[in-house]
Amino acid sequence: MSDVQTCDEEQERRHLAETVQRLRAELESLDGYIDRSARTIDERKQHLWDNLRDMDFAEKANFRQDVDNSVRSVEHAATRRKRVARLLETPYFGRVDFHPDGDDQPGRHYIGVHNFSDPQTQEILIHDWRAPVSSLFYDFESGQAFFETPDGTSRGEITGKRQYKIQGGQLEFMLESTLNIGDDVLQRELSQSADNRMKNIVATIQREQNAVIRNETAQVLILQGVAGSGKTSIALHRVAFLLYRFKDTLSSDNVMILSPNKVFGDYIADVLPELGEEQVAETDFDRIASAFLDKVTDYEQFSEQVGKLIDRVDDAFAARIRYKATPEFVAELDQWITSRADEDFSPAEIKQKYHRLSIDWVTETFAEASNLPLFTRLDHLANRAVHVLKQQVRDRGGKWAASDTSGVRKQVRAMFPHKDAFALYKAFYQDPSRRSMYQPAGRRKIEYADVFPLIYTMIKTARHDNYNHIRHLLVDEMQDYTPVQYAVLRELFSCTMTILGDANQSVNPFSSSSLPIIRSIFPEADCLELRKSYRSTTEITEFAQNISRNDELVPIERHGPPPQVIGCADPADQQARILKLIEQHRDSDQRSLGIICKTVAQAEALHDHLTRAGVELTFLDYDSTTFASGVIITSAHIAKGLEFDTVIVPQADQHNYTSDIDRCMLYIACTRAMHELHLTHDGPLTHFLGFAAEPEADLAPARTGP
Ligand SMILES: Nc1ncnc2c1ncn2[C@@H]1O[C@H](COP(=O)(O)OP(=O)(O)OP(=O)(O)O)[C@@H](O)[C@H]1O
Repeated sequence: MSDVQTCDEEQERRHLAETVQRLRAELESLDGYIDRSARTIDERKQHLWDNLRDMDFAEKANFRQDVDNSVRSVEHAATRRKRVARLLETPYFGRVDFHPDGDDQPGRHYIGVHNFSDPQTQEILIHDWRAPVSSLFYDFESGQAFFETPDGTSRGEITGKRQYKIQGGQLEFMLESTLNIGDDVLQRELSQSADNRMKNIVATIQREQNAVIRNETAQVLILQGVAGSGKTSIALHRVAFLLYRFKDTLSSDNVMILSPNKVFGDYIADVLPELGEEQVAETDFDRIASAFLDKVTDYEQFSEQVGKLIDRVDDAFAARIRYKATPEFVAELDQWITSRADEDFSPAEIKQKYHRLSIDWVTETFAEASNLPLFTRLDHLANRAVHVLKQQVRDRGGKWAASDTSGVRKQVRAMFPHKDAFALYKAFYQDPSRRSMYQPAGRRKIEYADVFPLIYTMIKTARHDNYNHIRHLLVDEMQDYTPVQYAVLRELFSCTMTILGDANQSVNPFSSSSLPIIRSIFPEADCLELRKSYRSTTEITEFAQNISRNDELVPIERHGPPPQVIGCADPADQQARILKLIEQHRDSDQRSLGIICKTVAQAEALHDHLTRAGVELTFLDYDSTTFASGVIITSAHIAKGLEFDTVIVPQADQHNYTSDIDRCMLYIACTRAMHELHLTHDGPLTHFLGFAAEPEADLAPARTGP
């Protein structure tokens, strides 16, 4: 190390020590304030309680207001305390020296997860990574640069840039990063073993990722990214950015994540709190379906549909799914629903208690509410009719009973042949050209492919509560949703959206949406792509590329052992090999191991066997709600979005992995591995791994590939 570097490092250590000291002082001051305020609040509450009887209304109200203000101020201090405590652990991770044009000298800007200013001087000691000036750190190397401020663009020159690894307030290392932004630190981060949950990547966000995070203008932002490109991480950082940037109008209560399942929701749950933001609400399509359909009909779950397709592809079943998975289907259904009012409504005279409302009155009243959804419109007609007739009866001294109201309602409903949205939806298939496209899944049970078309029909024909309070919606795994699901989202959420996914990772080839389809649904959207894959070693990425090639993908250069394809003599041998791999993993430095089977049933059977053999592991199925650390066994579908240090893919044989959907599952399973990948099989190896096979040795003890 040169003298200059040593001297620099000493300076940096001193700077860090000073910063830590100031943070500690602030923490103590906040602790003192919180304690004192809490005592005062208690005393005031006691005083209020003791003197309640002697106080008049205004005094009580003033007193309560005072207490409320103090409570709010303590809450504010507690939030600040949390942030300062977080900064004490790692005050900053980067520094950028920027010399604005026209200034005498450059300013040094340290960048961390939060802002921190000296309470006395108000000097900014640490800039939040989302602050405008911090974009210099992510977007530029040395030389000319600029950033946007509320007063316009600030131009100048970056004269230096550094990255730090600080843990427990101690400097572990620092790097000049003027030339190769983040490469060293990024490599170190990526080669670490996985904690049990997703972590923040704020110190190593890459330029193309930063463009996604900081896009402020898109109403809808579609992010297509290859497996492991950081889509989910970036989308969560984007939410944190938007919460910071629009803090006056957007709070965590106004943001919702639509995630593929509950385990995934739990897996990502730490990221926003780590970034100093509150957790945001989460939902998934199952919950939306349940809210609409639980009182209407039984229905298949998405997992059941995927399960059926994995077991055996029935052509008629696949044709029904395909038909309902196109934008044309949504247009056809929409058009059909819209024309029902004109084609199926037959106005008739309404009679009750010797009073009548003419056909003309009915026609006019129905027409005047043409902006309402169909069933709401019929209700409007019935309400108006009840109102007018009741008035007439009462004017003549008569009495109006509840049975009269229901009599009128019945007559109005009789003017329209479909009793509710479900009946209407089924009527859509009475057209001979569509008859074969509707098939109940059982007695009063509909197929999954009908779930969202039915919900769409319900939304289009009657008023429903929607998510008006949500101002930003994040949709993950976009490729797994059909156009009609997007149509439902459009009706329910009138807010900005970030939609992300990977067309290569669909779990259902019959109903997945390609990027052009999603783009056609959101023509106003900004579309961005992430092509660099960060998760896996180069060897694992290349192996997965051979299963399902994506020419867009650029692997990051990080090396590890080649994936291992292990041929076994029989099922017992295969189980013994898997046990051995688990043992090997236990003795290694790695933390997480995912055993990823093709189906939940296969995972369950292997789980039972491994548990009997004394292995401690967690089985995740569709009902699981929490992600666990250590060894996990699950299916490829559930493992979507998750990652593990090591992955074992059992039963990689030709019998198990044959169809297109199987290829998707195998691809998803392999791309979950960060550092090591092992595949086991007895019987002939699946042809999807043909590139890794050695011709003569199907039952050979162990092979490596590719
Ligand atoms: N800039 C970065 N710095 C450090 N790690 C990164 C960066 N970008 C991505 N990663 C890491 O790459 C891995 C994959 O990220 P993430 O799960 O967000 O990707 P994804 O595109 O959603 O993956 P998939 O679609 O395959 O589930 C994570 O371990 C993440 O921390």
